Amino acid sequence: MDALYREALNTFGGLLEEARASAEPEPTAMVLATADGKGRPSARAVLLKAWDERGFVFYTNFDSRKGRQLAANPQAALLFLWKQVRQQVQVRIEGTVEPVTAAEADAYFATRPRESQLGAWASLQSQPLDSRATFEARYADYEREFAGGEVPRPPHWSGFRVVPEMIEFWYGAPFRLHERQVYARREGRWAKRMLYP
Ligand SMILES: Cc1cc2nc3c(=O)[nH]c(=O)nc-3n(C[C@H](O)[C@H](O)[C@H](O)COP(=O)(O)O)c2cc1C
Ligand SMILES: Cc1ncc(COP(=O)(O)O)c(CN)c1O
Repeated sequence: MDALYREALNTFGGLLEEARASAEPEPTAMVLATADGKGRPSARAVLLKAWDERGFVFYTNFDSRKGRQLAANPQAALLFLWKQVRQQVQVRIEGTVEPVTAAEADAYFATRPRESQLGAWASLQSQPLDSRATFEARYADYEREFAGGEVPRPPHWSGFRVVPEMIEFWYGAPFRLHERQVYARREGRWAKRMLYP
């Protein structure tokens, strides 16, 4: 693996550990930005569930707004804002998106609490919902359907892996004299440079 990419991943891993050890309430929470086929952006929080040299993985409903956007336009940006680490740290990751394999999604789904597994069946994520009772009735239906057995992974629920082309580490400093270290891949090679804050 490219030495600079390895350095960026090591830096990310170190900062994530610092965030876990800090008072940060949701160290793995990240903002995911996507855009539709016309380039109109949208953003929402998701949780980082796996990461390694292949990229950064989150799980979701593929029929959701983000799922449809990523099907039409498989590019994404991720943002971690760790306010409790050092003097605030922001990590920005941009790249292309690919679905994880069915085997990887199955393995992760199997580790989820049963209630979350049933929720993945019950939620028609991002579709209009007329009442809370409708959602609760759907949940109860799936509880009955899968009673006494394992809950299989819904076909519309899986993971996306963001394959990074850019990783920026932003370190807060007094008087807005922050530090920005950017790693970017161009024509297969990683380069590192600083940006003015
Ligand atoms: C801290 C936090 C973590 C979240 N994690 C996830 C997640 O991992 N997957 C997911 O589908 N939605 C997650 N959500 C809900 C999303 O923010 C969002 O409401 C939902 O996925 C629908 O987004 P969409 O309509 O743009 O597809 C999370 C919300 C918060 C506040
Ligand atoms: C709809 C949805 N899916 C997935 C997640 C990921 O979190 P968890 O793995 O803890 O369920 C969240 C977190 N709030 C969520 O709201």
